[in-house]
Amino acid sequence: MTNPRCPGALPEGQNSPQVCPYGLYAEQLSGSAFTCPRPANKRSWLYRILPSVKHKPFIAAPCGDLTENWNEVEPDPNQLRWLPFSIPTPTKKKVDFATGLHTICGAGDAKSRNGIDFLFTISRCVFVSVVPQQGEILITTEFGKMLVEPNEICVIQQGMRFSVDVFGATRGYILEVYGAHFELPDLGPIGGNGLANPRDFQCPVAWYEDRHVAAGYTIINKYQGKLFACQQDFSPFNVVAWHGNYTPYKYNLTNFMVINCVAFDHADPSIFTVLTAKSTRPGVAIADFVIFPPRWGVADRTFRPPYYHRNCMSEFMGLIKGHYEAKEEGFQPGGASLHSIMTPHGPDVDCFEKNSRAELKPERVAEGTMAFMFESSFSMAVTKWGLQTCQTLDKNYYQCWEDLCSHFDPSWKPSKQ
Ligand SMILES: O=C(O)Cc1cc(O)ccc1O
Ligand SMILES: [Fe+2]
Repeated sequence: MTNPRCPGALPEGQNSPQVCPYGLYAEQLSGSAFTCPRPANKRSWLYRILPSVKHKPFIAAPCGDLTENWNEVEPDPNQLRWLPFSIPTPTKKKVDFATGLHTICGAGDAKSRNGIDFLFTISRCVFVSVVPQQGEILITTEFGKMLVEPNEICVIQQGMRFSVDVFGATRGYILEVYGAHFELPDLGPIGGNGLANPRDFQCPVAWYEDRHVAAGYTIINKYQGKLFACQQDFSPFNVVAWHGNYTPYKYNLTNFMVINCVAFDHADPSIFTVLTAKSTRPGVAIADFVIFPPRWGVADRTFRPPYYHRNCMSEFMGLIKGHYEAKEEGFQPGGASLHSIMTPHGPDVDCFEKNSRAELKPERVAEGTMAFMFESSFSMAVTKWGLQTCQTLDKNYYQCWEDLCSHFDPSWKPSKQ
């Protein structure tokens, strides 16, 4: 990708010419070990006005509500639900992207590069998958710019420098994975097409600014779970051309080709996987990003909403817009829920009663809505911010199942049909 203002900026036929076109510096960004097998090998070459090595030393920066301390509070195996996380009022305080980050839960260890965390960001004015819920965000990266609107997602990979502009009250969810990259799930018998198709992923075109400011630019780096800041006197967005397969990207969730049951029974939600970050255990994800898009519900003689279950994976859910079919009330856009490993969960009492009796015609499901799930094989620790400080934990969540009553009838006989 070359910025159109500098034709020929990308060296032809080699990566490291003795002198690069336009007097640029060549810098490689490696997203995988040099020796990774070819399909997993990720790297890009950036041709920039000054290399990123030119900076003043990093010093520790305040982490705010960002943490990788998973022992702040005692474990809590209950079903957890959060009402929408509040956005600060403009008169009170303006919060930028970095200070608006709040860790809700996570597990693992940044040093051994095996772990995960779920963040919530709230703004006015990091190896992450960003799901904006309210307000579009303009992400400037070393690779170029991406405007990401609610119902779109973007992935910014390890080490990529970026800044975020917001245009008013803005809120969204972030999933950070240490030590693995998101990829499209294998399709197995589905074949060559379906779910999220590669052609719908978009990456930026090179964009640069040749700006020098004595007062300096601050680069914030998340390193071993803590924030560090350094100063430099030139814009980090100074890449005139780049090439490679290690890039940020975005995806519009409306492009997801939904596959579902057309006969009977409820398919597992893995059919709705947009992206997966695989662990080394076959078929087991560090994290899957799963959506519940608008679709047709046609299954015969079936309880159509999600089933009651207990799972060996953790399920963190968020809502971008509308409502979620298993809980028409209580689970609101900008809120969240966490059903931890083996924590029982499922439809609330209204959903169960209504759908046990409903006439099963073909009908649109989840029209105008978009719920999603971060599903992980890690057992999640909830932070102090998530359990206490945020003040939106819904203490009454368990009550949505309280009125489930027994329908057991020992004299029941199969109906003759
Ligand atoms: O718990 C949830 O609401 C998510 C979910 C949805 C579904 O359709 C089947 C299983 C499942 O965990
Ligand atoms: Fe579930």
